[in-house]
Amino acid sequence: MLVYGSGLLCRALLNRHVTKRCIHYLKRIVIQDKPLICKRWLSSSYVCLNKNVANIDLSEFPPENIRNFSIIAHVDHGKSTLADRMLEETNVISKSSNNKQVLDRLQVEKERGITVKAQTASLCYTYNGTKYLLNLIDTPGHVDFNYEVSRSLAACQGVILLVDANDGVQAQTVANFFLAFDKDLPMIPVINKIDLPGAQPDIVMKQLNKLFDIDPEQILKISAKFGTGVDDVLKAIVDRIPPPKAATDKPLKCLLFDSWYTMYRGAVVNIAVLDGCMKKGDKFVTHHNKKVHEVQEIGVMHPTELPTDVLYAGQVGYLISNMKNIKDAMIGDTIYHHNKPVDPMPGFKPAKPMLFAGVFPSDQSQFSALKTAMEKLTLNDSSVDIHLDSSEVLGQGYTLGFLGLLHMDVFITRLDQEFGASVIVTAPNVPYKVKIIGKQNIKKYGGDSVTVLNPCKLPPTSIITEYQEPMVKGTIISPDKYMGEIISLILVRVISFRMYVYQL
Ligand SMILES: Nc1nc2c(ncn2[C@@H]2O[C@H](COP(=O)(O)OP(=O)(O)OP(=O)(O)O)[C@@H](O)[C@H]2O)c(=O)[nH]1
Repeated sequence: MLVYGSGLLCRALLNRHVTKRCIHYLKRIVIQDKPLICKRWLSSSYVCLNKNVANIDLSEFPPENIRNFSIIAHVDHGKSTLADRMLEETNVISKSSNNKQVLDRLQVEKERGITVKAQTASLCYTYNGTKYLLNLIDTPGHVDFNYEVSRSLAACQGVILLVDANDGVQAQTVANFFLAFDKDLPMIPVINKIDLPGAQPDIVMKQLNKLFDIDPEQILKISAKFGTGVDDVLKAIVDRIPPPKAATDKPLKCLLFDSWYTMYRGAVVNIAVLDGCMKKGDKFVTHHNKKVHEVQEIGVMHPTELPTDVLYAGQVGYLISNMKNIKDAMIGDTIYHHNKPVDPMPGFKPAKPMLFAGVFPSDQSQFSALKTAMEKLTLNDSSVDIHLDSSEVLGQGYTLGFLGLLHMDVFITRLDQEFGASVIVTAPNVPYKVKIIGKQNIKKYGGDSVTVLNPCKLPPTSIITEYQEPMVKGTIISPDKYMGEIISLILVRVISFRMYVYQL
């Protein structure tokens, strides 16, 4: 068991002094007995870190030498692979065939080969004799995890828009382009996988030009798999993405943009320092509940936690404090120094759940364990909407709102893999709205329109005058050869068809 003497090993692992022997030892411990350390960390440890990584002196990087950016793209267009090559090019990890999707740390990400959590990493890059600190955020591509992308963009001043040379522009390319466009973020368009035999970079360039008005001369062509053109991407980040507008001499103002729970150190939060500087030992306040905490550890992700004892204006990193209650780490919150309040950031728009399902412990005696697991996991996935629920058959549990079926599946898998919570999940359904009549009924249900998340909670049909189901306003972008079939599908499935635009 992870008891005798292994605390040291575990601390070493968490503090990033990872050696192969250490990982093997931990693997052995976990295989022989029940896994006592979070699997999240084990799966993140099979990375060939560069043995010669020196400590980073963050005072070398004033805001003008910092670039904060995200990689955004459709599913499988190569975001995590490009992140791997950037980590290699900047000597954060050694060049090794073992380094595949290094920033995909969760067990569920490794097993399914998809990114579900945005991850940050800080890289030092020297260009034209100047040292730059590049803070990269690798984002998920699947629509169900789009909330991760929108949150990540709040900590960036620019993005890399990656498109597969074979598949071309896809649905999430368009969605993510508009997310970045709405935030006015400069974009570096990059066509990836040019090594594939079916690659058609010229056609993809035309698509990018036609759909997004991107100048073909701005587009870079790379193979993230083989590293071709990756250095040009690093140079473009420095040249085309502006530095953060941050001032070290102003009072501290940080954006808390992500958080997760670790068994030994509690809540770990990702912060972007917008102004001022935050040091180990500083007392700070979380704006939403005005609680005071003390910084116990602070540093950058490199690609795991590397303590630096300080973060300066414009930098992005992590922070560990004495947050006892994990709800203290609210995503989108503003952090400032104790007794030096600043105007808070607007925060993040809450995610809109698309479907709901009941989640109950398989054994009712495990409800409080499920409650704790749920609190810890929702710290890392704030897009889940939680409502306490009870059922005559299944007992106490929750109705959870998810962004899609894959999101639901991944969340339930993570409950099991990361917290050992075994649950029964009811069939997912979409929320309905019903209009009801009768003064007393309206008083009882708190209004004449009731949102029904669970069919068992439907008011009596005798008082319902109208049922409303969710609808979306959608746009379909497609090559004209598919238009006939799309229109017949629309006529079968969709109520109203607004407009048809043909572009050359
Ligand atoms: N041939 C070729 N394959 C690539 C290249 N870049 C990525 N791939 C492959 O494409 C697949 C998807 O790559 P990922 O890096 O996981 O893609 P992603 O965009 O991060 O995926 P999600 O985060 O799940 O959306 C993997 O099998 C990669 O090996 C490339 O330049 N050439």
